[in-house]
Amino acid sequence: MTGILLVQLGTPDAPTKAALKPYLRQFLSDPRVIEVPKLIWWPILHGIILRTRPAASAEKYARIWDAKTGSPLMHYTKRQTELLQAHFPDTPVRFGMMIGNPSVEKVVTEMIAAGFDRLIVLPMFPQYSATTFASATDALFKTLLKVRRVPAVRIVPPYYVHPAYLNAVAAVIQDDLAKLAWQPDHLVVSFHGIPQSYSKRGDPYATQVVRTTRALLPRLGLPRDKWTQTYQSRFGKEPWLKPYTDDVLTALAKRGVKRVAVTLPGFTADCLETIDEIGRESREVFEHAGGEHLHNIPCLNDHPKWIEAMAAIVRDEGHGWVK
Ligand SMILES: C=CC1=C(C)c2cc3[nH]c(cc4nc(cc5[nH]c(cc1n2)c(C)c5CCC(=O)O)C(CCC(=O)O)=C4C)c(C)c3C=C
Ligand SMILES: [Fe+2]
Ligand SMILES: [Fe+2]
Repeated sequence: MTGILLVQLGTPDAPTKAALKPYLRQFLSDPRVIEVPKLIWWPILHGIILRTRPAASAEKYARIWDAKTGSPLMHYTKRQTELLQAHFPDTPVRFGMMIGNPSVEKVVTEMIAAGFDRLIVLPMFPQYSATTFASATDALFKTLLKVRRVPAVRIVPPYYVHPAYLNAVAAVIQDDLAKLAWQPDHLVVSFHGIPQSYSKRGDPYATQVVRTTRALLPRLGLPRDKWTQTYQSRFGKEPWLKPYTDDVLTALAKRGVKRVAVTLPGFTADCLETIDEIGRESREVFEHAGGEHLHNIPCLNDHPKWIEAMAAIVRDEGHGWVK
């Protein structure tokens, strides 16, 4: 029996300091995410970061937490799973989280026990970075190391220039801007960053980000001086990929640009980094520098074009395994 498994990053169980501590501990103990040697990193993580960040991050999560549906990342991952299932009536679709619950380990172990002997694994990261994509496959392989009956596995390759993905991103942007009472003077295309040193050591993320942007922009028909591609969510002191989103927003506002829209094609679902970081923190940065309106375009979420795209991407890799 074939199964489809979506692998998403994961989110804390609750927007509280108590729930953030194990979430951040797991996230920031991953050597794919933090490449600092353990002997140096461990005292910093346990002595400083895990004493201060859980409370600060819990406050941010509390702002984006929905009373009914909880974490947006969890909500949209569930929706994507349900909606993708409708495209594959004969192939069960599940999701697992790299950090927190439901863990990849739990879901894959249950799938194997239920008799799945073929898995199509879709990492929910269009651009490959070792910090995300390889961390997702690590979670899978660590689980498979422990089981007796290892299924046949196909891992969907990065889909950063897959036409269905690009068309879905363009459709989300166009549908959303059509609802606005005003039109932006400038489009900021913002991606989560990684440290520059990771790129220098061979992580292909930045190249794939640029290729996504180059393939996306012709679909939107914007002239070259009306958009800028940026990187957000810097963590720690070392330089990350540039230009930083907040620096570009400041420069645009100082240049007299009053209205911007921000699109986030590297995130397949809205989350802390899109709703609170861009929608609140970066908006404040832009307004403080003299800008008037920052519009945060939603992520791919449960847009029908994205669900169709996920189905097309899975079908490409599932040849002979799915109908
Ligand atoms: C989409 C791609 C992502 C990359 C690349 C990425 C790299 C990366 N992230 C951190 C540190 C943190 N990220 C946090 C949240 C977070 N990151 C992504 C995606 C990517 N990260 C998402 C979707 C989310 C949101 C999850 C949610 O629940 O909404 C956090 C936790 C929140 C916080 O305390 O700020 C941290 C920490 C590093 C260090 C890194 C690459 C080295
Ligand atoms: Fe992150
Ligand atoms: Fe962040």
